[in-house]
Amino acid sequence: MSDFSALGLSEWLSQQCRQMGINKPTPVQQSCVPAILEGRDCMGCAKTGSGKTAAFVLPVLQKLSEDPYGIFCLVLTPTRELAYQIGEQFRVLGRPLGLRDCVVVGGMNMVAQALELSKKPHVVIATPGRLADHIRSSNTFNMRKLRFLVLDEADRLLEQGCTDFTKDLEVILGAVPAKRQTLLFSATLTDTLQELKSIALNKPFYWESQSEVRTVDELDQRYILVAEKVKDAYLVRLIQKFQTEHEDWSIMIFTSTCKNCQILNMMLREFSFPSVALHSMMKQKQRFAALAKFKSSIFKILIATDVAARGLDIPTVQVVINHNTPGLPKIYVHRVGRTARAGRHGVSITLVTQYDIHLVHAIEEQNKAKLKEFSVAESEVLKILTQVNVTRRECEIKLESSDFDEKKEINKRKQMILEGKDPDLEEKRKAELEKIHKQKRKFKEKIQENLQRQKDILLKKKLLKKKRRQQKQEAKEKP
Ligand SMILES: Nc1ncnc2c1ncn2[C@@H]1O[C@H](COP(=O)(O)OP(=O)(O)OP(=O)(O)O)[C@@H](O)[C@H]1O
Repeated sequence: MSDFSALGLSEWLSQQCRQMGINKPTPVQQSCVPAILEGRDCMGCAKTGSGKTAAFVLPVLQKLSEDPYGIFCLVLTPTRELAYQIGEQFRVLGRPLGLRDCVVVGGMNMVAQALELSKKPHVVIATPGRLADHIRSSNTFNMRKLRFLVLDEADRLLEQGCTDFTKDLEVILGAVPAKRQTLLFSATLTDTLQELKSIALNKPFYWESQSEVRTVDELDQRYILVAEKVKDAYLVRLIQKFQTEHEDWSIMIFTSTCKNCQILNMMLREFSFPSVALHSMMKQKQRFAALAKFKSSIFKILIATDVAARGLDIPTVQVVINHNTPGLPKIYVHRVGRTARAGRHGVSITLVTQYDIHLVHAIEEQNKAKLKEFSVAESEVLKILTQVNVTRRECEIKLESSDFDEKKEINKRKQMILEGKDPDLEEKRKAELEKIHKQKRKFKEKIQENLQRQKDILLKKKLLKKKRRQQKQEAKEKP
């Protein structure tokens, strides 16, 4: 009996795993697969790249093969690229079943998706926003017989970050049966444990990797302390270094905003580096194309915002560079987790300015792992500094003269319309709110000024009293 069969999976599934080069279950699979097969809800918290996807795909396929119907399983995930990746994993492992899956994400044709949904696919993999739109606007499909609900990157789905999924999740949870198996997975579940327990109600089986350290041992975690104005020169130097020192190299660079992502990509291309960008201001087709080019190693550098920080499995990535220090330790864990996956080695290098040192301390403290300094010859950086900074400025000017900011504004307005809001009214409301905040700030400042003035007066009075007392004392003591 193979290791996978010993977990309770059929021989055909073990065979599929072997064909994928997966021979031995990882600890998260070893623990969670039997619990899920027993019918229990499950929460799995295991490090990045440890095989969490197969830990839910395999038992779902096993149960589906015993009683196949659609829609059997719904997987929710925070990003579109991740939805397609999970869909692929289901398709490969579920091939002998003739599995029919449907990926439902924003930025793609809604009518085609509605048609696919109406054909009752076995598994639906979706981002919450688009699926909730389908539920609100269509009666051509239902999930009333759903057996499995999976939340991949569950903590992200529940937190109220820049994309807030809570309203969409409410709609989705209202459309699936209460009697179901719920499976929640992430590398960073612990912070949102209580909220997650309200979704997986039936005394879920909880599994967490034993180690206190949140990152994998195979990851060499480094930092470089840099001044903001030399950051880009260090980035260019680092890439030059990897390009000359390694034959087969592949780098992911993370940055904080779409605009910076775009500028960095333009700049690196000016230096003839094979780079592509991935951020949420790009059209979905461009996003897929960029990722495909990077995955197939046609382009060796992917510059991305946090839209690519979670879940993406690209085994060739050897280096992750954080162009900005992540503000939250868990975002750091997911970003650096794009390398050193499934037992491979990898390096992460975080560019840290003097203003970010406290963030590094928080990262080290929470993730229980120390970052070591990465040494780069400063003289080499200085040689290219002017050229890099001039190139960046040129790229900034080029971008400013394009319609990038305008597009951003249009996207924002589109989003508001989709959320049923009037963009003009919202703008007015925002301006009014800003006015109120300003008045409040002024009022607060005035109160503080008054308080300070009163304090000063009291202090002065005290000092005066003291002085008088001293004078009286001195007068008494005089012969
Ligand atoms: N038992 C196994 N043995 C070897 N490789 C495996 C095994 N299970 C999965 N893998 C491979 O490990 C890689 C990482 O798996 P996966 O993407 O599921 O990680 P993850 O735990 O979901 O990571 P993240 O937290 O970053 O999303 C994939 O390429 C997958 O094919």
